[in-house]
Amino acid sequence: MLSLNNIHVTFNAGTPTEVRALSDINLKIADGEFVTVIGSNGAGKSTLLSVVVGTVKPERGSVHLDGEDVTAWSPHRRAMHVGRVFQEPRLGTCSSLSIEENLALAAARGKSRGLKGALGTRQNRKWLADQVAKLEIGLEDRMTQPVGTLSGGQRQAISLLMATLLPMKILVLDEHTAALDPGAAAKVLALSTEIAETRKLTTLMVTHSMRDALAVGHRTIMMDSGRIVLDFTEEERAKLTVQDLSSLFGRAIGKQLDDDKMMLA
Ligand SMILES: Nc1ncnc2c1ncn2[C@@H]1O[C@H](COP(=O)(O)OP(=O)(O)OP(=O)(O)O)[C@@H](O)[C@H]1O
Repeated sequence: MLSLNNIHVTFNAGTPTEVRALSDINLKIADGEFVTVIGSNGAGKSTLLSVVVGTVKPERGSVHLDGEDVTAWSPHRRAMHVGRVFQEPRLGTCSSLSIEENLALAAARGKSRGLKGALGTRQNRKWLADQVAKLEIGLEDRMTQPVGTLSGGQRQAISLLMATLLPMKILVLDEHTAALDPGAAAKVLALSTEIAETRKLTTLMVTHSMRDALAVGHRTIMMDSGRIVLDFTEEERAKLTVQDLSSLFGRAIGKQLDDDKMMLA
């Protein structure tokens, strides 16, 4: 169980540029549950993910993982349990390194051995190629090719594999298909749900697509101005259309949603 309790985050506190990014966030996510997160621009969605990953420390509140208080854990320590994929494929991978070198770095996470150690044996290399083969996008025969030469979708699939390569519990997807063309986005989204399901990962996925927010995973939360304003179970959201979701969101925040991208995506 991932549990966020009474989380408050303010950026630039006490300065003229102070921003309250999260206010009193309480969220419990069961093991293996896949939650989609949608909301207005600047609602605090990415900040919420950063609190889970540990790159943003809340000024108040706590984060618990399986009952253990991990609030003070560094992002490095949390990385043994939490994997994140960003919107921008370049952020998750190193362009000048090959596919297998990128994966070896992910495999070496938290261990003292370096890149050479992780790639060390033929057996290790074979294991990495086997993991790539499971993506079924034909990259297992191109393991020594620099990642910078791959398409955005291929690169994001490698980022996804890197984030989930080692045993871990929580997958955090931050609009990870937004920079891809529609075909690649659909493929990466399908891979994400498949990995989350087979590995029984607790997953948080931020999206700007209401359609994806309703169709993917098990539960949908909507955020506005640093708060969770709506939270739908699988059963509840099964009855909702994109139009319903937009109306309910408008009612909850007291104004009409003006983000056409969210409605149409
Ligand atoms: N490092 C930071 N320093 C100062 N302000 C920040 C920082 N990160 C986020 N903010 C502000 O906090 C608020 C929440 O930002 P956040 O990125 O979490 O929203 P979001 O819902 O992910 O937005 P979007 O959908 O536009 O990406 C915004 O007002 C943003 O400008």
